Formats: sequence, structure tokens, C-alpha cells
Amino acid sequence: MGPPTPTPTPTPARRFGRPREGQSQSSPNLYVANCGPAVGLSYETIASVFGAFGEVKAVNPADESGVRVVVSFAEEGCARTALATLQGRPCPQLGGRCLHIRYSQLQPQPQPLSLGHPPPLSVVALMASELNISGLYLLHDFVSVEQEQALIAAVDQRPWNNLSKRRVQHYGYEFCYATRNVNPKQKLGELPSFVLPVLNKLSMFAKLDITADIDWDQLTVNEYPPGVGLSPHIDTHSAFEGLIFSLSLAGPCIMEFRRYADGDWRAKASLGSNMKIENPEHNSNFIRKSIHLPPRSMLLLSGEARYAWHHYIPHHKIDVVNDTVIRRGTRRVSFTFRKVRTAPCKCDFPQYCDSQR
Ligand SMILES: O=C(O)CCC(=O)C(=O)O
Ligand SMILES: [Fe+2]
Repeated sequence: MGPPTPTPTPTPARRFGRPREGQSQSSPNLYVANCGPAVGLSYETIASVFGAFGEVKAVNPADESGVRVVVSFAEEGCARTALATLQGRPCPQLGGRCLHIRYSQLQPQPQPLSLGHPPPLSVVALMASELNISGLYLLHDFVSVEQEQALIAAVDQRPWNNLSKRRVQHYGYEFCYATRNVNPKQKLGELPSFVLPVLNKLSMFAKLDITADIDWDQLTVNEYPPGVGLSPHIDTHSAFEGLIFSLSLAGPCIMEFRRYADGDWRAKASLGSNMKIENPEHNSNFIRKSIHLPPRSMLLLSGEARYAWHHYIPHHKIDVVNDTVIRRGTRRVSFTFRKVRTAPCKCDFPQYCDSQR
């Protein structure tokens, strides 16, 4: 068997192109060649280098090569200065690479409705910063393809528990789906040694001013067959501490975040409201934001993202990420790292908090 082909990140590449005839030749978007995750430069690093010229709204892959990106500034003037300063010169902050830069324009797109699937409900973000949810972070390429393979091989050698639509493994503490909680008095053991490289790398988040130096003691591995998702939920506040990391492996998914206007949908149902909301999917009183989680990316839920937003993986065989149609052809395996809570939660979101009711 040859080396695994990394699953390509769906890109908004076709959304951008060279300015066409009749289109303005300058733009807030820059096409930048010779940098990207394939040469060890993360989107965050690129955003910070270009951020020296003004507010960067997004850095997107320009195609599936991993060495071409589109940097979108909030203002055209900032793109102009960045292009004039960086074009064709070695950039010390980007490993001395010589960048090839030109303007790039957002191109009008045909609607993909003829493909026989519903239109996307909302724009799907590729970077957490686009969602503007406090405490939500996404790091692309958090593990290498080789590490991904080793992690998957390790869990495939261990027994899976079958749920109705997906399989799970629990380490550290068993997670009980009926109570959505753990029994803190029943420790199964330490986290397995095959996740140590991942745990060590979590300290990278310290750069984001988050103390990630935590003694993680609960790991849930989820295996989702193609098209299987996860119901909207907030991880029980009293069960786990305030940082939850989730590593996506093998296949991608879209994760939707929902902020319910009336607090927790369950609170309303249990108050005997005549709205009879038994399932959050029947309550439309929320705002939603979606993000694409590619394989090998690490998601962090903290603060408001962890405590006040439901997270949800829609049950779709086909996801539409902006103009790109992605078939979930492979299983997705996620590793969710959590710290079991030993004292009541005292978060700033009592309306969602089972410790504060
Ligand atoms: O699969 C994931 O990334 C999320 C899993 C999750 O939300 C959970 O186990 O509570
Ligand atoms: Fe969760």
C-alpha cells in the first residue's frame, strides 16, 4: 500500500479567481503562492504575517495543493500595501520563502441546486475566526498524516462499543449516554500512551492565551460512518471542565453551533411550555453558525463556545461547503479530550448550567 493521500480540504478556491475583464484589477483579496500548510506554515501564521498590513478577515486555501492561499483583508488599501511590500521577496517570518502574490477577485457562482440536495443553510466557515464565537478555536493540520494513521490503527486494535449509529471507545472514565455524565468515582485508568504526542502538542494552545496545561483524564473516541452525525448538545457542565478538545481524523464533517434564544431548549420543555419542545431540532428559535472540520484538525471549545452554544453534526451524506460539494465517503474518527469536573460548575452561563439550577 502506498502512502495515504491526505483528504483534501474543501476549498473556496473556485470562489476566487484572477480579476476578469471589466472587474476591478485591485481587490482586498490576495492570491499568495509558495506558502501554506504543506510547507509547514499554518493559516494562523500566514494571517499574523499579513495582519501587519491591516485586518485580515480570512486565510483560505486557494486550491488543494497546500502551498497556495487566498488572504482576504477587510480593506483594499491593506492588500495593496501587503502586495507592494511582500511580492517577490523572501519573507523572514515565513521561513524565508519568496512569495508570489497577485490580486484575486471573488467570482459570482452558479447555485449548485441541480445536484439534488438542499442548499446550504448558511455559509460554512473554514476558520474559527469567521464564526465570531468567543472561545472557539480550530487549528488545521494539528497532527501529521503519519500520526493520524497511527492513532486510527491504535483504536482499531481495541474493542469498540456499538451505539445505534456509531461506535465509541472511552478511556479514563466511561461516559454514560443516558445521564450524559461520568461517574467520577469509577476511574478506568490513565489515558492510553498512544495519545501522548497529541496531549503534548495541546500546549500549543498556550499561544492563544489559554492554559492548556491540563491533566486530561477522559477521552471519548467516536467513529461515525459516512452520513452519520451527532444530535445538538452542550457537554454537561457538571461533568467536564471548561476546555474540550476534539481532534478530527480520517474524514471531514461540518459542525454546526446553535445558540438558543430562550436558553437551553430542555429548560423550556421541562417548564411545561405549550411549545412542547422535546428535541432541539424542533426548536427553530436559535442562531446557527457552521464550520468545516477537516481531518487532522483540532477544535477547542472554551468559554462561551463550550458553555452556551450547542454543537451538532448534521446527518448528511453530502455536505456543501460554500461552492464545493463534499461527499462524506469515509468514516470520521474523532478523539475528544476532556477533564472530569470534581466540584460544581461556576460558569457565567447559568441558564445552560446544570450545576447552577
Ligand atoms: O465528534 C466530535 O468531534 C464531537 C464529539 C462530541 O461532541 C461529544 O462526544 O460530546
Ligand atoms: Fe460534545
